Amino acid sequence: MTLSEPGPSRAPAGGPDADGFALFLDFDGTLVDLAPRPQDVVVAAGLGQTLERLRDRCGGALALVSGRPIAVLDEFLAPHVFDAAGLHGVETRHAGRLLAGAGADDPGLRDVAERLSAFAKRHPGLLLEDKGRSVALHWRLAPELEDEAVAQAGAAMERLGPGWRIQTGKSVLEILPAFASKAGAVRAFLDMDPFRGRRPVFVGDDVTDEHGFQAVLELGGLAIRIGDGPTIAPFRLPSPTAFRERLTRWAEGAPIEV
Ligand SMILES: O=P(O)(O)OC[C@H]1O[C@H](O[C@H]2O[C@H](CO)[C@@H](O)[C@H](O)[C@H]2O)[C@H](O)[C@@H](O)[C@@H]1O
Repeated sequence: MTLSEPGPSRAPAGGPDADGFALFLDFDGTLVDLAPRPQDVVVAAGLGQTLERLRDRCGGALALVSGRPIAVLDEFLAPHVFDAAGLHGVETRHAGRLLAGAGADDPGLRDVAERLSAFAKRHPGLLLEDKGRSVALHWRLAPELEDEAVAQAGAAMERLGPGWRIQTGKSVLEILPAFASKAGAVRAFLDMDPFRGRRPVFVGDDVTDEHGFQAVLELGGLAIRIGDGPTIAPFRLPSPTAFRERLTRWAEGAPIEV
């Protein structure tokens, strides 16, 4: 594996059969390449099958941990279904059961969503992604509007109060419940079988994934950053393509190592 500096060429592994590992995988920028708009993402042929095989190798301990709603992950990966945390940890689905995240259409967030949607419509290139319990304002197609978008979101936050926070990301900011984080999602899975007692591995590409890295590193796990950018992850792969190749090898029986 291509490594970031510093780091050994091979981290301690739990054995060639992947016993002992629990895998936590980000979606955008990690499993799939980034695209101009959220709806433009393309799932590589065979990715769902590869993830299923890898999940089997890990005794079922594989979860997606994403900023997307779980329902959207399901659409992209259909017919394959995985344990998942959505909306940066607002939602969790384990063994087919939604543990958190149902309902709760907050009137304050609805008001903010309407205002930011109207703002985005006045500025071609901005895009408001309304995810129900969070909203994301994207400027990938109009990078010159970043400052204005940030200012608008800041003003919106004043209407919402302390139960909410802003999560920044790649050409995007999101307003979501303050309690949610990928670290919390990882810890919640590790409290449940078959994740419990396993060594966690978190793979991600963005600022929100740093919370997941922190959680697994505190537990003696592995953190792998996809792409460039500052990170606390000791290991790095250059692209989602490189990671998908690695996933295929892991699924075929190669040791889970970095
Ligand atoms: O935690 P993730 O699974 O990585 O999700 C984070 C956000 O990803 C999506 O936005 C990003 O990907 C888009 C498609 O490639 C891209 O156009 C955008 O610029 C990126 O920020 C998604 O739209 C968000 O809802 C996720 O929170």
